[in-house]
Amino acid sequence: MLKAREALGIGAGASPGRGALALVPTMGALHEGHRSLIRLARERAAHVAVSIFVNPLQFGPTEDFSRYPRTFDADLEVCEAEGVSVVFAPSAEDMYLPDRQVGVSAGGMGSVVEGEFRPGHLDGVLTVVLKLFNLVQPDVAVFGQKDAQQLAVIRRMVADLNLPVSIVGGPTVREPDGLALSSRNRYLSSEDRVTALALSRALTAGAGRHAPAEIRRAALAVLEAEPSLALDYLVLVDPATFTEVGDDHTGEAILAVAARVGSTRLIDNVTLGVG
Ligand SMILES: Nc1ncnc2c1ncn2[C@@H]1O[C@H](COP(=O)(O)OP(=O)(O)OP(=O)(O)O)[C@@H](O)[C@H]1O
Ligand SMILES: CC(C)(CO)[C@@H](O)C(=O)[O-]
Ligand code: BAL
Repeated sequence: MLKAREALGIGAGASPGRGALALVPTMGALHEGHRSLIRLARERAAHVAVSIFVNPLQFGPTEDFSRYPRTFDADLEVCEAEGVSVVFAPSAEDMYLPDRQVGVSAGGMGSVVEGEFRPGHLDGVLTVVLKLFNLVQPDVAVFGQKDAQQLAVIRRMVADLNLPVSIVGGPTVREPDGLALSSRNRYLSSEDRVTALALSRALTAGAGRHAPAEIRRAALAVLEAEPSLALDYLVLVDPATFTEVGDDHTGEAILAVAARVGSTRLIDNVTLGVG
């Protein structure tokens, strides 16, 4: 990867305001959401690198690592069409030593909300993201707001560990009917897909209210009206720490939801002005 930097003529250090190299980390199965991040990256840097790596470390033992969609050839076409300079697609053996010992901890932020339902997931994300930063050495890295807690812990890692990279968050791209694009949407049957629409509908219902209790109530009513949906959580949290906000909270908050539709687990969120 460092050789690729040399081949592109990318020296050390970015020009002010615009990086030399932006990285968009992904797990592949690229869709319009990823494309929007690549375009954002191109606005921020002269060259864009996309990494494609389904990271075993962030999947729990009963999760979908083995069936996660892998569409490498189509992903390369997307990258080419979007003017990506480098695709970095390591194997698990390239990334992890068999006797790996050391990883990154997301601290308290790794055990709340998403971390409560996916123990160790955010530690696995931070470990691979730090490794990708070290391997690619980007000036800028772009992540989607759809994985809001992931974005928050990555920002926190960059601050806590003084990493020399600017983090940019990209807005969630949705289908016209509101469903947030996700690689996992391809697991959904047409019936499941209708059920899944309750997630974005619940967030929209919550976003129409002002007080925290009303926001939670309005969103929960939509989710409870959908019996085929198994709710993991619906929370209203501080965007930086992912701790639940109190009833007297004013200012920004994130309304986040995770639910299972059949065997597919989906997440979504919206940022709200509260109070
Ligand atoms: N709808 C979307 N809009 C904008 N960014 C997105 C969207 N979906 C995913 N991303 C972002 O793309 C990056 C790569 O995510 P990933 O490859 O896991 O895709 P995904 O669609 O989120 O897949 P998954 O099914 O695992 O949720 C992450 O930063 C993620 O937040
Ligand atoms: C950031 C990431 C590429 C790390 O594996 C992954 O969690 C994802 O695709 O959101
Ligand atoms: N987009 C987040 C990656 C995961 O669910 O593992």
